[in-house]
Amino acid sequence: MAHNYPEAYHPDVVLKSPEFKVLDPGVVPLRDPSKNLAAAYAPGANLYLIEKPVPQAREGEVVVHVKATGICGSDCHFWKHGRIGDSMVVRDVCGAGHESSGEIHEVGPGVTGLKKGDRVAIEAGVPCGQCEFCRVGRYNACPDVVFFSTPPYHGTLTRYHLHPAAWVHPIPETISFEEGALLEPLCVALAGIERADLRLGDPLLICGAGPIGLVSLLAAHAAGATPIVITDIAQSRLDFAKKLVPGVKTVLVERGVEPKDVAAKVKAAAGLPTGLKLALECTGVESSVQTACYAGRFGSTVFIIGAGKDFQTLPLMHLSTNEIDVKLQYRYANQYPKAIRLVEAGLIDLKPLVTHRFTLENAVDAFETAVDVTRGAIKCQIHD
Ligand SMILES: NC(=O)c1ccc[n+]([C@@H]2O[C@H](COP(=O)([O-])OP(=O)(O)OC[C@H]3O[C@@H](n4cnc5c(N)ncnc54)[C@H](O)[C@@H]3O)[C@@H](O)[C@H]2O)c1
Ligand SMILES: OC[C@H](O)C(O)[C@@H](O)CO
Ligand SMILES: [Zn+2]
Ligand SMILES: [Zn+2]
Repeated sequence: MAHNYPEAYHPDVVLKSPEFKVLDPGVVPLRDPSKNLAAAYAPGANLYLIEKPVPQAREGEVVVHVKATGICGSDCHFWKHGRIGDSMVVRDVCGAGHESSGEIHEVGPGVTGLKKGDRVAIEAGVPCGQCEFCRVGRYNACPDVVFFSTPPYHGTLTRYHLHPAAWVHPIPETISFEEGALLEPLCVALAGIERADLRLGDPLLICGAGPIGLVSLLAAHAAGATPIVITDIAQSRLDFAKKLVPGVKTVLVERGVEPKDVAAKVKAAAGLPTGLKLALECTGVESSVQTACYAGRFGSTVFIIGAGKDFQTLPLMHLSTNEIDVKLQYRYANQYPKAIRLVEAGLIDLKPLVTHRFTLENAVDAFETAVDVTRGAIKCQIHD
């Protein structure tokens, strides 16, 4: 591995075997809330909260006192199922969190441009910087990336987090720690909009009004997409989308309605019988991906951000006879500076997305809330 993280940050390589040791499903009781706490978890088990010593900043590193961490659907997925693709939870790991911001607690030797007390957003994916992908700037493809919270790497849901100084981004006083943590999902959306080549005035469909769909809505609205249609299976989420961007058109996806018929509703809502220019698919659900395929006009693009089943069925001949391009995304690269500029300029207001707030000491409740749709959370954040 190209990184020399101390053992506490760089545990054993994840075993690739399909079996993984089911760890003791007990919850390690909190011992000393004043110490550096980290949330660890295991497949299908409860959240573990264990103490970690406050790390020391080494050459080129900073220690961040983490002030806000958002819970992502992927964190919940690792917590409940213990794996995403080949990444598996095989041992106690302080695993959650990759949406974090905080304050510089300590600056290591050789670090310039940062000092104790500076406010920063943490870019959770730390690439090697040497491989062919890093050299061309497409570092989200780095095979050696340390993406904090993707096993085997600990997450940023902790009180003090050790990070390379090159991968924290200063945020101004005008950007709160809550917004700083939300920059991460915004980077996902910005990377999608950039690679999907969204243009001013493009008619756009967004599938799914979860946090990713909603930041995509905010970003696409700021980019001048119109009309925008957003779908979801939960009316409450569509109502939330309407509050964020009142002009958005919403389509409720009802059980048993065929993707083609949902697409017809999308086109009608947009007032565009021939279809829309772009779909940002933010659910990963097969039927929703199919809807995105049918909602586009000749020459449109389906851009899939959502993560779902490994194998899915798409209407290939429909795509073929309509020259519809399908593109997919894996994380992001080079998006944080742009995200900070957009939020600082007031072009994107992330604040309404945080609906539930917790402390590290009740991090378990945060996860329980994030996975329980009846509690109406959009983004749960854990603050310190
Ligand atoms: N590509 C990437 O790098 C990347 C990064 C972050 C998240 N993701 C993925 O993006 C997806 C969205 O993330 P999120 O945090 O918003 O998840 P989420 O689960 O909070 O939101 C998904 C939304 O889709 C809705 N939905 C479910 N089935 C639907 C259907 N058939 N039609 C319309 N809406 C439907 C749900 O009600 C929910 O509101 C997830 O799959 C996540 O893993 C991908
Ligand atoms: O926001 C980043 C995504 O949630 C992660 O890449 C996840 O999908 C795997 O760790
Ligand atoms: Zn995420
Ligand atoms: Zn690399």
